[in-house]
Amino acid sequence: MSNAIIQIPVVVNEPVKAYGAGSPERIALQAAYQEMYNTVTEVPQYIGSEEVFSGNKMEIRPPHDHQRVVGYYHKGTQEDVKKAIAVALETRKTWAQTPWQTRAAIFLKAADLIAGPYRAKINAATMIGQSKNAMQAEIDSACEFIDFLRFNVKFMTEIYADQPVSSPNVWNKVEYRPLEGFTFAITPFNFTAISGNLPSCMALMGNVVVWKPSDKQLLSAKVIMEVFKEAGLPDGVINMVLTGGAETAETCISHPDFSGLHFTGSTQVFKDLWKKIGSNIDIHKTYPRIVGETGGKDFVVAHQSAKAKDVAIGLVRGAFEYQGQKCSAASRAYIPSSLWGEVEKEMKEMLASITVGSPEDFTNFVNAVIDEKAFDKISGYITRAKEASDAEVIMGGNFDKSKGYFIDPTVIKTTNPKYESMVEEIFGPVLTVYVYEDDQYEETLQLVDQTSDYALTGALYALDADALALGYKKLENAAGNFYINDKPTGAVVGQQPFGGARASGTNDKAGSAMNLLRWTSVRTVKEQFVHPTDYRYPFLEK
Ligand SMILES: NC(=O)C1=CN([C@@H]2O[C@H](COP(=O)(O)OP(=O)(O)OC[C@H]3O[C@@H](n4cnc5c(N)ncnc54)[C@H](O)[C@@H]3O)[C@@H](O)[C@H]2O)C=CC1
Ligand SMILES: N[C@@H](CCC(=O)O)C(=O)O
Repeated sequence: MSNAIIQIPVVVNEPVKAYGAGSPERIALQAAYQEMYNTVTEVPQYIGSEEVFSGNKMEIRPPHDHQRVVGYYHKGTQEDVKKAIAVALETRKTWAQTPWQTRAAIFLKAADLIAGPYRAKINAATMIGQSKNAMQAEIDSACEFIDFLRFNVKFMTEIYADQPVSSPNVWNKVEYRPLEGFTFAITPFNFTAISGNLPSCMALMGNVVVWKPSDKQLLSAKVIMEVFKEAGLPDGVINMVLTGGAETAETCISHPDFSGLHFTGSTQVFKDLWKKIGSNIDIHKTYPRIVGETGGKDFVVAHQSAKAKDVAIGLVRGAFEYQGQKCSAASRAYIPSSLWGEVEKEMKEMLASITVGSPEDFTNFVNAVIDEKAFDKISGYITRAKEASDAEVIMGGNFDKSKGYFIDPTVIKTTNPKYESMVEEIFGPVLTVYVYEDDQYEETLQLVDQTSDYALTGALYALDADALALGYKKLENAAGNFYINDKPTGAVVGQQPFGGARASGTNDKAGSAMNLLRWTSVRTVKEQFVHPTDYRYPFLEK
């Protein structure tokens, strides 16, 4: 490399495009949508330099139009996973030695490709494959993904710049080596940005990766691999396998060179993976790093001093954007009785204006949930609430899977603060409200803290400073991302590092240096310049 202490370009958050009627971005996105919707996309595995079309073809259908086949993915086998591990380990010999500037340039270029020529394509893939409207696709597969790629480069250089002091005659250094062996990324369906970030941030730090995406996200996963290839990522650094989760985990985790798991998905799957890693610990050459961001049961608490309209907007956007399929989605609300009448009225008015349908129609705020299994699970909560003695469905409540997996934004009101939909993650457009007496604010904060096993996001609405201070303190451990007078969703890379504790994950904060540090193994080097001339301490001299 050149003789220079290279500075990276200044990094800022990618501006969100508006997609207003007639705007160039809307025209480009509609064209990309139509092209992808009317083409049959084939998604191969990417193993080393090979695009593996196994011939074992599995259908890809849009959640909002499940009778239409828009593509196939080529399912792989455990032999493919073993091959991916072998290729990754071979590639490590060169990639781990690749200068950081070269690695940075690849991922900065990937960010610029998504911001420019691939923006419409990756957003269209996310809209079709994951049923997101244009705005939800834009903030995810374009902006958040671009931000991850660019900010990770900044965080990497900040980590590398962190060096120890040196006393006279000595030069101390630390170097941030990639982990020895290969790393393993398992990603969820709901965010294209997360599925791109998990493998790429490990690769940026010099690691080689086996990546298993969700089979519900493969249209956009293919675009991610196309972008990485065009950006110059060497073959074999990130190997995408299209195989079953449990078997792939078994193959990777039971390999002696397995060095780290980067997981985002549901809590039970993560707990099972952790156990699997523990039971293989005697064969691993190094203690594997384990990072997992998992489920949530995210709360909104309002104090009587809050503004009803602020709370209502926070609830509607927090609970129903992307059909509530965000780990951060508001799904339980605690509203004081004096405020509830107005909040309810405002919410009813807003929900009356929401339409549910295909993302192809830009006027639809709510689209389909991801698949039939999710549809049946979510609608089960609604059906049970309709029949419960301690809960009622007060808004929405309709669902229909004849064309797509559509569920109306639904609000359940309960008199039981431990009612099932106040406690369990539903991962759909269902919000449950518990109305408390105004003078029970402090007791309600206690309830919020103790109702669920999760601790991912939460929001507190209050204008009274003492009420805010009390909530701030009492809810200290109830959320890894805590919002004051704002909805609990929409964390921005570089601004609100994201993650939760308790059952919600290891809280290693995606979109921060804290996460990247986990993918390094530090070597400390001390170099002595002037050597001692005698082994004896001065005081031993006669
Ligand atoms: N805390 C966070 O930052 C985030 C958490 N999530 C959580 O993810 C979940 C929704 O995503 P899904 O894709 O439905 O989650 P999921 O847990 O069903 O699947 C996630 C990934 O794990 C794989 N998988 C499934 N079973 C497996 C097994 N036995 N062994 C190994 N891998 C397996 C899947 O194929 C997929 O690639 C929700 O619980 C949500 O809260 C989602 C995004 C962000
Ligand atoms: N980071 C996202 C949530 C990620 C997810 O739901 O998967 C947010 O703050 O809303």
